Amino acid sequence: MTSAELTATAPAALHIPGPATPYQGDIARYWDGEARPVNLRLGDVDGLYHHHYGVGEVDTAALGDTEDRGYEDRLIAELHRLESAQADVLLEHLGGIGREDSLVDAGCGRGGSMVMAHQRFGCSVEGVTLSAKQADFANGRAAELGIDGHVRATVCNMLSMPFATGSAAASWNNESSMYVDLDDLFAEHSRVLEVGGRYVTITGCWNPRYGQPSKWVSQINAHFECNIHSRREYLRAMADNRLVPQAVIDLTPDTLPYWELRATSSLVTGIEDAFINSYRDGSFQYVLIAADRV
Ligand SMILES: C[S@@+](CC[C@H](N)C(=O)[O-])C[C@H]1O[C@@H](n2cnc3c(N)ncnc32)[C@H](O)[C@@H]1O
Ligand SMILES: CC(C)=CCC/C(C)=C/COP(=O)(O)OP(=O)(O)O
Ligand SMILES: [Mg+2]
Repeated sequence: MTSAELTATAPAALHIPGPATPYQGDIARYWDGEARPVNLRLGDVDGLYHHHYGVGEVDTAALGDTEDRGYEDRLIAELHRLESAQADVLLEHLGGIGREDSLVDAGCGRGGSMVMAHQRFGCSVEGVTLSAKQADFANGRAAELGIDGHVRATVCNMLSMPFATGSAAASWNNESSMYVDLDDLFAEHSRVLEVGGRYVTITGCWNPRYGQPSKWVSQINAHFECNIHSRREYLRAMADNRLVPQAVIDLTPDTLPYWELRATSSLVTGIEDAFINSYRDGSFQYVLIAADRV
């Protein structure tokens, strides 16, 4: 189904209601007001603006010596390369997507992953975010790139998306599932996905083997006003909503180099130690889960 058809079958898209809950109002305000250099300066590298973290080994040769001229710019480019590599890992797990397919990015931020998905598959991508500023930004970038016929962000609650039942070949949450109840979220993905469609999430989750959320996990929750779920909650909520995991990948070792590098930069935000400590003590994990809608 094309993007135009999606909208045609979903007139609710034209009506944008206010936040469903006071909490969603808080989150909308949070992202409307967000302008951290660690996100904008990285996005400025090539025009892909992400609000997620990185994976992969640091390219020390490209980085060069800290004393060499231009080191800070190379550091920013390297952090950005690792963040785009993270989105590539997510997209790789969407499976075989065709040009005629429509995908859904739930919690799309400034739209970096949507642009990458369109560039990779030639497909249509519909994103939703609570933030009008983010949606405007994402739509502005799509227009600048001349792909606004294929990539579009809408201000909308991901728990009640304006897309027809069974209309999406694939959907995902890239670091956006810690803002919602997982049963409600997966019920909505399951509704929007066609049978046989693919769902992928990359997320941080607390590790049930640690016991309860550690102080570092609590610190991350407070920092972002979010509510990190446990790994067990993800798998249970998927099982309850016709989403059958095909891959569960622990990306924790792959994301640590990003954090260790970021902690040395001038763009630190103060949350770096919480991520590094919780990944190292095993209380927190960075995971990818890919599931089929059955
Ligand atoms: C950390 S950002 C991730 C953005 C994007 N996925 C990326 O990788 O760059 C979290 C996003 O989730 C969105 N979000 C949180 N709760 C939401 C909800 N209930 N409905 C829609 N979007 C939501 C926020 O507006 C924000 O865009
Ligand atoms: C893995 C977890 C728990 C993620 C929480 C969601 C979140 C805020 C992601 C990054 O956003 P960002 O790119 O705006 O954050 P920062 O400014 O720290 O780069
Ligand atoms: Mg960031």
